[in-house]
Amino acid sequence: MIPESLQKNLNQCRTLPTLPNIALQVMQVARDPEAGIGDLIPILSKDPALAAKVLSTANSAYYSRQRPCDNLTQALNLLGLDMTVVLTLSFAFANTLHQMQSSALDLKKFWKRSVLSAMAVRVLAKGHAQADQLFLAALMQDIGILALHEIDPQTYVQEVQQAQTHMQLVAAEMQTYHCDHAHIGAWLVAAWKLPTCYVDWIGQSHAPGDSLEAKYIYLSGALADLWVREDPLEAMSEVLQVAAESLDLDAEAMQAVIENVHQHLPEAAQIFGVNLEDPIDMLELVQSAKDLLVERNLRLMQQMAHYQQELQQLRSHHAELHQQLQRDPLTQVYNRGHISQLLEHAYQQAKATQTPLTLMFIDLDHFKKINDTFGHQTGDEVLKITGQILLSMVRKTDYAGRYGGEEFLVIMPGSYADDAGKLAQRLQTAFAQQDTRLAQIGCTLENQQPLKVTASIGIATWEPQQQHPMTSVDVLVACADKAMYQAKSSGRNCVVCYSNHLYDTGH
Ligand SMILES: Nc1nc2c(ncn2[C@@H]2O[C@H](COP(=O)(O)OP(=O)(O)OP(=O)(O)O)[C@@H](O)[C@H]2O)c(=O)[nH]1
Repeated sequence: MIPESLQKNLNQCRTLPTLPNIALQVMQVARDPEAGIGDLIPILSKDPALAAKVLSTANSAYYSRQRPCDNLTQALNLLGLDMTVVLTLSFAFANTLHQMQSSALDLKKFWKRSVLSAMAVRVLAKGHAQADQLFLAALMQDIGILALHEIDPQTYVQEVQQAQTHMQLVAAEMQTYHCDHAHIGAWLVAAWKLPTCYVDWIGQSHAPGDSLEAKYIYLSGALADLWVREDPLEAMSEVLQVAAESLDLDAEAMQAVIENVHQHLPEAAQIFGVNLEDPIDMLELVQSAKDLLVERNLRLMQQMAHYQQELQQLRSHHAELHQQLQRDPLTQVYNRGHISQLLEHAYQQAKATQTPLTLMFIDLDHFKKINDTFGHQTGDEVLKITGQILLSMVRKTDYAGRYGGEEFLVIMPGSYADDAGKLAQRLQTAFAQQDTRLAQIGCTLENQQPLKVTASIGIATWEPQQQHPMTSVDVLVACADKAMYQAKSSGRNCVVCYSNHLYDTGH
């Protein structure tokens, strides 16, 4: 997780924050399964300042009860072993911080965020079996900032100065060091030999994943930022968002958490020696942030609707383009590329399902003459009408396409030549009836007779157990083509089936 070169610097740095001796002794007691509260008393008694802090914590509103504790034994019994260890380490950690000096890092702000995070996690994780340990983890969650500052002060201070928010700082760290202060903090508490829960929670505090405890730590930091950041409204809307997304806590629940933290500010300030005044009216801030979120959601919904509309337009445009790619622009039937693909597919399907496949090859007669007599535009008009006739007459399961200039194909999956022959005759009738439409655009012969459009049609069928099987699509096309040529040489305007059975249309 931590790059090797950075790891080396950390190992060699002699000025990293350390835990004082007393904290190490307390940790030793905590690790001993036989040890009890009684073993802590002689250790704490050696440090009167620490003992006084533990006593005043036991007497604080957090632990308020009828009679105040007058001595350490009572206090420790009230707090319990875990919390006493946590408090001792917290105060030891505070001492470590107070002894550190930095002209560039705002240590007061750092400590304020730590204490507020710890206070916040205490409310958030109330009732959690490891609530005490979470308190200490929240307090120490940013310790990696101090470590990074120790090993690379100049660059790091620049990063800190440029970042407006905690997560911006994390992003800048990732860019510069390929890890963030949560990873460094986890490494440091592991070096202090603190239990692995601290290593895990602190390490994941910026990307909690599924860890509920890491989510508490992450949210506690965001909550602490309400008192630390210069844009509290923005910070509040981030808190509400993080709370909803990670812990499913709504604005009302967060309002209660903030109120609770707010209530305990004076005594936490006293115990941890830090100024914790409310910079602004926090409760009013929650309301404003809720309004802001509603407004944002509305804007987001509008944006979504807009994107949805754009997506719809893009989809239909795409479908249109797709159609255009498949269609012949003049006749609107499938173009050669696509009809060839469809034919290949239909041929494979026919073979796979052992069902017949019939192909019709249509070639308009004397088309050159139409062009020469009436001009290309009229020729185009005839092709257009031919396309319309094909599209209106072939079944939905059949496909019509333009194979060349005045050549068309109709693919008829599942049909035998007989069915195709009937369709071919109907098509010829329809082609011949083009004359009225052509007369409307002035296409009449010199003797004022209407121009008759006819076609020669060849039909070939692939079918299972054929005597001479058509072994490929190309063979099938060649057979239909051959039949069509036979129709041409038989005088045009007729249909020929490849099996040589001729459908005479009585031209
Ligand atoms: N107007 C127009 N003419 C085209 C188009 N594509 C091909 N042609 C013409 O179609 C004509 C086809 O002529 P031929 O191959 O000799 O066939 P035909 O005149 O129909 O004679 P038969 O097939 O023997 O009945 C040529 O003159 C081509 O220029 C097109 O898109 N529009």
